[in-house]
Amino acid sequence: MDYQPLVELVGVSRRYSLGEVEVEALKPVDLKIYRGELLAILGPSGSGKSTLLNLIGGMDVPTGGKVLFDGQDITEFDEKRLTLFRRHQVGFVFQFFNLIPNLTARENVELAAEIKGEKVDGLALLEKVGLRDRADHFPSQLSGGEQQRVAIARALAKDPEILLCDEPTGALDYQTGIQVLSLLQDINREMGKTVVIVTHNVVIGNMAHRILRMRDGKIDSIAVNEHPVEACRLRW
Ligand SMILES: Nc1ncnc2c1ncn2[C@@H]1O[C@H](COP(=O)(O)OP(=O)(O)OP(=O)(O)O)[C@@H](O)[C@H]1O
Repeated sequence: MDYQPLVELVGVSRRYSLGEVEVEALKPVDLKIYRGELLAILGPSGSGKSTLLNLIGGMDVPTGGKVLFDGQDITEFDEKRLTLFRRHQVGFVFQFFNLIPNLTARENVELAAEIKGEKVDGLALLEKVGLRDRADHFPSQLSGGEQQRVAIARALAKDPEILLCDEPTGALDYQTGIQVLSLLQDINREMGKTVVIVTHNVVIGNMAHRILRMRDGKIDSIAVNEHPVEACRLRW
C-alpha cells in the first residue's frame, strides 16, 4: 500500500429532513482512504456507517463539505457526471447481493461491463471468484455465498479503483462469510484494489489495514492494524 489518498473527505456531513425532524446522520468528518488499503468501518446500528460509505461512492451527496476522488471534487459533479463516476470508478457489494434474477451468473457479470460500454470475459471473472462451473446458473440456483461471489465478480467487471462493501457477510453463515472475506482480501492484495468493508462485526476489523469506528454520526477513532490477519483465521 502506498500512502497516496485515493479518496479524501473534507468536513463532509449529511443531514436528512423528515418533515419537521432533522436527522444529522453524519456530523462533519475528515477522512483519507489510501490507495491499496483495506479499511474496515465498524460501529453500532445507526452510527452512520452506510451514510459514510454512500457518500464515498457518490451514491449520496453531502449537505456539507467535499469528497475528493483521485483529486476531483465529486460533490461538484452534476447528476450525469456522478452517474458516470459510479459506473466507471466504483464497485459496490451489498448485503443482499442484488443480482438480476432472470440473468445467469455470467450475464450478471457481463452486464456490468456493458453498462460501462465495455466487454469483459465473464467466465474469466467467475473463475477468479471460484465459480466458473456455475456460470450458467441463475441466482436462485446459487447459495447465498455463491451469489455474493457473483456480485463481487460483477463489481470487478467494471475494473473499479475501489470496492465498497456494505455488510458483505451480513446475510451469510460463518463459513460462507469467511470465504467471501478471503476473496475480498485476495482482491485487495493480488489486484491491488482499495477495499472498504462496512460491518457490525468487530472481528472483521482484524483483517484490515485500518479500523475506523463510528459513533453517533462521527468518527470515534481510526486505528492502524500493524498485523492484519488472514481472513480464514477470523473466528466469531
Ligand atoms: N434516507 C434517510 N432519511 C432519513 N434518515 C436517514 C436516511 N438514511 C439514514 N438515516 C439515518 O441516519 C442515521 C445513520 O444511518 P446509517 O444507515 O448510516 O447507519 P449505519 O451505521 O449504517 O446503521 P446500520 O448498521 O443499522 O445499517 C440513522 O439514524 C438513520 O436512521
